[in-house]
Order: sequence, then C-alpha cells, then structure tokens
Amino acid sequence: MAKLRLWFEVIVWCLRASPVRTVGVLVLLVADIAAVGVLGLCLREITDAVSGGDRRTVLVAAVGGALAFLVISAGTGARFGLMGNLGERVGLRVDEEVLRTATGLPSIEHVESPAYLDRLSLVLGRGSSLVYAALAPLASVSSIIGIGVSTALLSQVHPVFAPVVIFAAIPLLLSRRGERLIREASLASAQDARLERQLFDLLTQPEPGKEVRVSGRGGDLMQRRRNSWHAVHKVRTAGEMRAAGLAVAGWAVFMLAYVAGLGFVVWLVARGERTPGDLVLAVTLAAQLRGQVERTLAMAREALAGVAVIEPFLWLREHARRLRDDSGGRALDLDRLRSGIELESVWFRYPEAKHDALVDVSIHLPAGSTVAVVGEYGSGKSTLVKLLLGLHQPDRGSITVDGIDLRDVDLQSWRASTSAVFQDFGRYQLRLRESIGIGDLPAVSDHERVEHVARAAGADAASWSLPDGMDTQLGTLFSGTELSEGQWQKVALARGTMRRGPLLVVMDEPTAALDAPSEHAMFERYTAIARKSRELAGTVTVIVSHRLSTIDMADLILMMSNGRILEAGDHQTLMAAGGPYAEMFRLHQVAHSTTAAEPEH
Ligand SMILES: Nc1ncnc2c1ncn2[C@@H]1O[C@H](COP(=O)(O)OP(=O)(O)OP(=O)(O)O)[C@@H](O)[C@H]1O
Repeated sequence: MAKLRLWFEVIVWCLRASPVRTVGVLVLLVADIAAVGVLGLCLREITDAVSGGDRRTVLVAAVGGALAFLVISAGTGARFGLMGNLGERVGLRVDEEVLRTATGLPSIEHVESPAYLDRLSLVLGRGSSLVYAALAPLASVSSIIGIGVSTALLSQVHPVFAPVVIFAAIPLLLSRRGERLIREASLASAQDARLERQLFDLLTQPEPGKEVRVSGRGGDLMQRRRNSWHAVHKVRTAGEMRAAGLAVAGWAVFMLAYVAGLGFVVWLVARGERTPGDLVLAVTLAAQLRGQVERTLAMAREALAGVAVIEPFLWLREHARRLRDDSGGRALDLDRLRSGIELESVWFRYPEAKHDALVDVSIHLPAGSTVAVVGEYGSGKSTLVKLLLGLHQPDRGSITVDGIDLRDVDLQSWRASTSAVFQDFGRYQLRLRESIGIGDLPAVSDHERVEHVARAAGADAASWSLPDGMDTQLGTLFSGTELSEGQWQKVALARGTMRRGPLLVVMDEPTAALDAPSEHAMFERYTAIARKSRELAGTVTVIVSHRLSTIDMADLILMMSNGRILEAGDHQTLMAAGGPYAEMFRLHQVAHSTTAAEPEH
C-alpha cells in the first residue's frame, strides 16, 4: 500500500517537475507499441507488392515502414533521455526530503544508527531511480502489449509461433531474479562501502589528512581501504556473476527458439506454403521481438534499481515518522527554572553498542547552578549532556525539567530553551556576523547583540584585524579569511551564547583548542555570563572538562566512571571525602608541579 502511494506521489512529482516531458514519455510509450507491428506489416507488403509489380502499395508501405522505423530507433533513446531529465529533477526533490528528515528530527539517534546510515547511503543521490521505478510499470505494460501484437502477427504466419511469448518471458523472469540478487548484495555490502568511503575521505580531506601524514599511518589506512573495497567488490561481484549467469541462460533459451522458428518458416516458403513476404514479416517481427524483450529487460533493470531505492526510502520515512511520533508532546512553556533538572535512574545504550553508556544515573541539577562533569575518557560525560539536550532519549528512567518529563515535551521547544558548544564545534564558512548570529536565528540580524556577544567571547573582528570587520567571509571555501583553531573555537563559543536566558547551557570541552591563559579568561567570562543567566532564568550550566583547574569553582561536580556517577558534590566536599575525585585532583596537581619543575631547555 505504501509502495502504491509512493508510486502515485512520484508520478505527481514528475508532472509537477515537467508536464511536457512526462506526457512525452507516455506518448512515446504508446507509439512504441504500434511501431514494431507496423514495420513488419509494411515490409511484408513491400516484398509481396514488388513481386506483384504494385508500385503504389510499395510507396505507401515504404513511407509507413520508414515512420515506424524512426519511432523504434529514435523513440527509445528519446524516451530514456526524457526520463533521465525527469529523474534528475525528481532526484533533487527526494534528496531534499531525505535531508530534511535527517536534519529535522528532534533527536540524533538516527545518525548514530548503522541501519539508518546504510539506508541513507542507498538513497542519497539516487532519487532519480524512483522515476524509473514509477514509469517502468507503464513502460512494461507498453512493452508487453507490443510483444503481444508481434506474437499475434507471427501467429498469422503460422500458429506454431503462438507460444513464442513464453520464450520471450524466460529471459525476463531470470533477469528479475538476477536483479534481486544484485540488490541483496548491495545491501549486504553497504556497511563496508561506507567504511571504504570514510577511509577515502580520511586520506584525502585536508583536516584528517594532516594527522594521517604526520602519524605516517597513510599506508595502513590505504591497506584498510583496499580491504574494504575488496570486501565490497567480492560480495557485489558474486551477486553480479550469478545475475549474469541467469541472464545468459535466459537468452540462450530465447535464441534457440528464435533460430528454430525461422528455420521452420524458411522450410514453409520452400514448400510454397507461405510467401516470401511472410518470411520477411517473420524475420522482422522475430528480430524486433528480441529488441522488444531487450528493451523490456532494460526497463525492468531500471525499475529494479528504483525498487532498490524505494525500500530504504520508505524505511527512512517510516523511521522518521516513528521517531517524530515518539518525541511528540506539548511545548515546554517555562520562562525560568525554579527547581532544576532531575535525572532519575537513567540508563542509555547507543544503538548496536555492546555496553551501556549510562548506568542508573540519578542526580538533581539545581536551578541556577554551574555543574562540572569530570571523569576518564569514555566515562559517559558527553552522553550525559546529549541526553540532557534531548539529542537522545533514555532507554530507562526519566529526565524532568521542573518536574516535566522531557518524554512528554515537544523536543524542539526544549531545544529552543538550550544553548550548547561542543568540542567538535561547527566551522560555518559564512560571514563572521552570521556565523555567530545563527546561534539564535531570530536574532541573526540584530547587529548590536551579535557584536556584544562577539566581544564577550573574544571573537572580536577588530582585534583579529579581519579585512571586512564583522562582515568578513570566513574560511577558504569561498575565498574568505581562514581562522586559527582557537579563533574558530571562540566563534563557536560566541554562537553558543547568542540565546538569551536559556534554561540549560552545555559546554562540552569547549576550550580544548585554547591555550591556558585564553581558557582561564574564557571561563571567567563564562562564569559571569552564567551568573547573569542564572538570575534571569535560573539557568543550569553544565561544563564537561578534563582540566581540573577550570572546574573547582563549579557548584556541583559530577565524577563519572564507566557510565556511572561515582561522586557528586562541590570541590571542598569531594576533597574532604578523599574519594576518586580527590585522588584525581591530587594526581593532576603532582603531574602539574612535575611539569612546572622541569628545567627549560
Ligand atoms: N555514537 C556512539 N555509538 C556507540 N557507542 C558510543 C557512541 N558515542 C559514545 N559511545 C560509547 O559510549 C561510552 C561513553 O562515551 P562518551 O563519549 O559519553 O564518553 P566521554 O566521557 O564524553 O569521553 P571523552 O572524554 O573521551 O569525550 C564510551 O564507551 C563510548 O565508546
């Protein structure tokens, strides 16, 4: 049912994209049905009229035959050309829908799910195949009628030709089976294909490329890429070989029947039971029948390529609909936090991961507090903040904001009440003003506010001597000015503070690219901003950091390990408790004093 609906939808997209081309394809399909029969009949008339000396019939049949030949020879090419053009236009529409789905969903579960990514890689850039899938049934009907007309005319030559269509259907059926094998191979190798693509990007793109060159891991990565390529190639080649074997077998059956049939008519003509015109008709129709079957197969191949896109396309749609339904709820209507954010027995595991990333996490983050999350690598700090932002949903347990469960809230409205800066921040190659302003889209043209935020974050066009001040184009993509890592980070920080009075501010290692003095200055500035937000909206500010020197001023420190909160409290309390936090702090101080005591060379 969903497939039928999609079929109608694609036909409507085609008509909207180009009514002339769509109708052109349909007209050519109908013309193709008649042309083969007309050509055969005209050739028979010409042969018999030449023997009988009937010049007028020869002339009329020659014109008819020429027109039919023109439709057959030029029509198919023209039809594929028109369909290709329609495919490109509709492909854009399909890509847009997929991208809108990918970016418009409230959570990011989908972009971390291999099942989703596999489907996405099969659909993106291949939307045009849907046009073939939608028009192919019509083309197939036209081809099948054409084959029927040819068969009926051949039966006129001799009834023994009536079952010829069965022989024409054998290659069709075997080819369909072959295409299914190719499709299965393509899905089975999608994950390796994605890995191969990723390794290729890693080796060729400038940012990761630097690291690869310095570390000298280029050869190893190339070997891995080669292995992935071979894995993909092996599965796909096996599928293609089996499909080719089936196609050859189908054609062999058809060709045997074709040769035997023509031999039979030659024998009938030799015995004087049929005219030479009948022989020409049989030769023409049988040859054209082969062409018709070939065209039908080509159409079926295109259609199946489209079907290979239909399944993942419908899957993505359904997946997006489910995620949207799951996240449906009322808008969060809070102008300030009174109690705070409460996590109660929260468990979370990434799709297809083997371990829980969060294990039974329960904690109250009081309104107006600054919370620092610390712990070793992979202990669950980023996962915790992603759940707080609603980018993932807990598998068990709940997160409530002033008593309202985030599960019952329209996540877009919660997102509108939050600000976040991540370690892997975006480098938006826009003008500096826009790159900061998009942190709060409705305020992107508020120059005064953008400049104030930029100054506060140290993303100051004047001190960076940018050629066009705040209007300087950033990045090299559009011949703009490239910024240093630290400068890009300051832009990201400024963007993260554009929103006024957010209820939650998240900083997931936002200062990792800054030197120690810049980081210190940055935290002083952000503590002041957090204080102001706290008065305005009871904002909870969550800072994830590995640098203990920057977190001892937090009101609440969460010490994480293996997805659990081991300890929670302020710096003095945790130090007095002498637990894992105190131990980590002591080791940090020892390491720091050892480094400081080392003689300079
Ligand atoms: N997208 C993902 N898919 C599967 N597992 C993931 C994913 N992201 C993180 N994990 C796993 O979840 C656990 C917690 O990861 P998380 O990124 O939250 O740790 P972290 O404390 O922020 O680490 P770091 O300090 O290195 O940033 C780790 O075991 C990690 O391997």
